[in-house]
Amino acid sequence: MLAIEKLSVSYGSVRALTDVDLDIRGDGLLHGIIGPNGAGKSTLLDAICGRRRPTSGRVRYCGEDITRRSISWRRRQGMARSFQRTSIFQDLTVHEQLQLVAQHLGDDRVDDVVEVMDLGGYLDQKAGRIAYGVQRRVDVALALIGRPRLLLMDEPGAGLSATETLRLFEHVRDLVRERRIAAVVVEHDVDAVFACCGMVTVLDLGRHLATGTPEAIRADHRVIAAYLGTAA
Ligand SMILES: Nc1ncnc2c1ncn2[C@@H]1O[C@H](COP(=O)(O)OP(=O)(O)OP(=O)(O)O)[C@@H](O)[C@H]1O
Repeated sequence: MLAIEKLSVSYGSVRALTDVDLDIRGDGLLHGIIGPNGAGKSTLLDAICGRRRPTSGRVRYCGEDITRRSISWRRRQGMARSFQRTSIFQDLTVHEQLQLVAQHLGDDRVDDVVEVMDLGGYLDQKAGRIAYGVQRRVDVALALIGRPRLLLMDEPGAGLSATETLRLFEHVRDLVRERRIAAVVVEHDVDAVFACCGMVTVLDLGRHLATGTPEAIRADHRVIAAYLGTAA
């Protein structure tokens, strides 16, 4: 579904990613990206969704080289991204908010998203007044409208407790499995990643360190040394 080939990204003289190779399958498996601060995780999502042009290397999506394609082109081809900060409009109800995005994208199946993200009880509440954990679910729900084929999420658990993060990840894992889409999630909470992701990639200092099942990554000595420490 998605192939990253020898991808490098720089911000001026700062090298954020160097020669990263990565394959993401599109068959209902949640793919987690972890690594220390500054490892290049958000930059990788930016390069995939078109917010950041790579200095070299390629991004292939469904076999096509899309490295030079625009963000809106990628969105139309089924790529959606949610961000670290919540992007909801505080004064609209949850329903109004979902409806607004649905109209914009021409998707009339909002009920589906409401059900899978368990938002039925919040539809008439103003988005700014619901609990932060629910706001993050609304945020993921917004990215799901338009039925993306590839969902990119940047720290959906930011600001949530460990329990709330795990709950959110379980929702997303079920949805990704049910719809058999591809999904990449960047997250600092490694427990949620190991519990819910089928594959995990570790970045360190802008380089690809390892990709494998949660069990393999947990046992990988290079990952333990660079990131997980003895707590793994
Ligand atoms: N807009 C920018 N201008 C300059 N340098 C940047 C910019 N954005 C990121 N960087 C640098 O690029 C490197 C990778 O940053 P990135 O945000 O992708 O890492 P990250 O793994 O997502 O970090 P974190 O876990 O802290 O969010 C870091 O050294 C960072 O300081």
